[in-house]
Amino acid sequence: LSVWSNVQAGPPDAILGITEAFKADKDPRKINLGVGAYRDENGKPYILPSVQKAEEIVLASVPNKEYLPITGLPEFTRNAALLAYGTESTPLKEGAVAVTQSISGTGALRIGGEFLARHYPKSKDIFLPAPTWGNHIPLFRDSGLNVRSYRYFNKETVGLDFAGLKADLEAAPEGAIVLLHACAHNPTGIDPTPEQWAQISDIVKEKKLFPFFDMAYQGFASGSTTKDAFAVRHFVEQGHQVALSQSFAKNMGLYGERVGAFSVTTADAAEKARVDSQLKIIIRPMYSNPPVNGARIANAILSNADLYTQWESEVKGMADRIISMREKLYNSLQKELNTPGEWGHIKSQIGMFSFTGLNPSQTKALAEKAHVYMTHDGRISMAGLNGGNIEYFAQSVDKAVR
Ligand SMILES: Cc1ncc(COP(=O)(O)O)c(CN[C@](O)(C(=O)O)[C@@H](O)C(=O)O)c1O
Repeated sequence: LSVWSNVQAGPPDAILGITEAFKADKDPRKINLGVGAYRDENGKPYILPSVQKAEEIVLASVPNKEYLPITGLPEFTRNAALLAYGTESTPLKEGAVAVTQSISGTGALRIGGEFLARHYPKSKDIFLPAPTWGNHIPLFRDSGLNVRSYRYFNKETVGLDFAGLKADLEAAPEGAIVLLHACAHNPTGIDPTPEQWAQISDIVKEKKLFPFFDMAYQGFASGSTTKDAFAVRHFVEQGHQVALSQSFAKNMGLYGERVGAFSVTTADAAEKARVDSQLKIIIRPMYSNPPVNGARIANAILSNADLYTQWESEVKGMADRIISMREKLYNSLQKELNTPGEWGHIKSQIGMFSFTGLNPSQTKALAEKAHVYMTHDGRISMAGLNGGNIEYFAQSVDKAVR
């Protein structure tokens, strides 16, 4: 009898499993709207020209292959924190932000979960928005935190359930951790307005909650890295101590290079040094030190003014293409096809995804009959749409809802 005879077959990942099903489909009309990965107007993966140039610069320097420090490439982590917190950030100026490189956003969230589970004194409860990125749930549970949720999405209005959000945060136990999507909420594409963020900040302060920001789309949501960092910077200006996970998968297209950072704001440089030492104690037995190539590429962009400017315009280009797809899809459904239902949310939502409101039986029919793949909860990656497939997609949705 094999030692593994008791191993059960687990379910495919709710998001990455969609891509597997898409790959297995041989129909030429197939469309993959599952994984949140940018595609250009021809449906192809996109290597940002600024990233290509940065990679050439890195290669030209013939860098060695030595280990990085446990917390990664120091100039990368310094520049990643600057991108997120901004040049005016007080804790940053005081050298009080502890930052470590991570295995992209997922790795940053996991380091954060482990760090909070060991060192955050007030609670083991982490409140996630309902719905949230599916991977948040097992990730924080595996970190040793108690996963709970706060209302976020209103099905009726297909909008933010702000009253429910406030009520749940006000009812949360004092000192609980609250995970906040900094911009481009996944899967709903619905973000609080600046005024709503200000109210959330007040509740977090009043209830002494601990804000943990997940910023996986900075620059990719609105096209402006400054605008997309508003919530993080507002909370820091309001005096909150925050934790932050950053991903460069989408905004630099560095998906498979796994480039990210985790940071916390501390009281001062001495406390930051103690936090750094505990981050290293978590990371060393986890993966020892991070991959070097992606961090060098990201840093080549963040540390070179011309390349940074070029990169920002390319991120805006990606954001703009997605926004134009939102307009086109809305017009096809609402005006040309007159598809039953309300579709305004496709235009008002922001970032990579649109939460269509299609139910699981409709998403199943779309996959089986129309070869259109999206997550069971009706989330579509807008980046998977382009001039060549958007009409077919709209017609397929129209059929599915009639
Ligand atoms: C809110 C959020 N946070 C963190 C991550 C982690 O990203 P990475 O580890 O690659 O930096 C994602 C990616 N989520 C997806 O875009 C998605 O929801 O399709 C996809 O990349 C994924 O891994 O699921 C995300 O949407």
